[in-house]
Amino acid sequence: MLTVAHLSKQFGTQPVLRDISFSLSPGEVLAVLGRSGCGKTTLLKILAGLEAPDAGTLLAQGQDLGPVPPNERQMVYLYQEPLLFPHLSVFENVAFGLRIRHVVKAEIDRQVHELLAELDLSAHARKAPDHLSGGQRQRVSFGRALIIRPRLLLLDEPFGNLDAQTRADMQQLFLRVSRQHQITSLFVTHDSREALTVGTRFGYLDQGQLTCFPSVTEFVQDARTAVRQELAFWESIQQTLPASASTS
Ligand SMILES: Nc1ncnc2c1ncn2[C@@H]1O[C@H](COP(=O)(O)OP(=O)(O)OP(=O)(O)O)[C@@H](O)[C@H]1O
Repeated sequence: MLTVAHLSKQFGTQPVLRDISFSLSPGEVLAVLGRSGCGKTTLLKILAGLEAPDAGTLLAQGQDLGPVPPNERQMVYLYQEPLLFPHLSVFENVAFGLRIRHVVKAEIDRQVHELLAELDLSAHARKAPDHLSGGQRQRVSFGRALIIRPRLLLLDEPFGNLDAQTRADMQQLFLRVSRQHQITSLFVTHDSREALTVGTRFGYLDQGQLTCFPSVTEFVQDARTAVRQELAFWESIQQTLPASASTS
C-alpha cells in the first residue's frame, strides 16, 4: 500500500500542489485527469524523489520514502519521450535493470525474452532504438520499467506523441501487462477517454488540488472533470455519422 498524505509544494509564492492525499493498493491504476499546468509533472517528480515537497509524507508499506533517494524508490517515471540507451539493442535496453542488479545471465535471458514476447517485441530484440517506430520505442521503455517489478509506475502522458491507433493499441497493452504483473500506477493524462480506459480509480487534478472519486460514475458526473460533456459530444458525433453517410 502506497500512502501520500498532505503533500504541498510551492515555487516562490506560487502554490503548485495543495494538500494532496491519496492511497493506492497493489495493482490499482489511479488515472488522473489534468489540464496543462495543473501541477502533474511536479506531483510525479516529488513521488519519484526528483523534487522535494515543502510538506507531506509518502509511505510505502508503512516506510517513509522521504529520505529514500530516487534510485532506491523502486519507482519508474515514464513520459512521452521514451528514454532509451541509443547504443544498446532493444534486448540490452530491457536487460539493463537486471544487469546492474547482478542477476545471473540465464535468468536475465529468460526474463527479457519472456517480456519482449509479451510486448510483441521479440522480432526487434537486436535492433537499435533508432530503428524502431515511436510505439515500439515506447514498448521498449515499458519493458525497461517492468523488468525491475517497480512498486509504482508513474506515467506522464506516456502516449501523447503517438497517433490515435497506436495510442489505442498502447492503452490496451498497458492494461493487459499491468493486470498481468499487478503493477500499481499513477497515470496522468489530459484525455478523458484514456483515463476511463486505463484507470481502476479516478482523480482530477486542478490548480494543484487533487480530487479522488469513490467511483467511475462520480468521476464522469462531476462537472469539473467535463467528462460527461466530452462523452456526450462523441456520442452525438456517432449518431450523426450514419445519417451523413447515407445522404452522401
Ligand atoms: N522549477 C520550477 N520553478 C518555478 N515554477 C515552476 C517550476 N516547475 C514548475 N513550475 C510551475 O508550476 C506550475 C505547474 O507546473 P507542472 O510542470 O507541474 O505542470 P504540468 O501540469 O505538468 O503542466 P504541462 O502539462 O503543461 O507540462 C506551472 O505554473 C509551472 O510554471
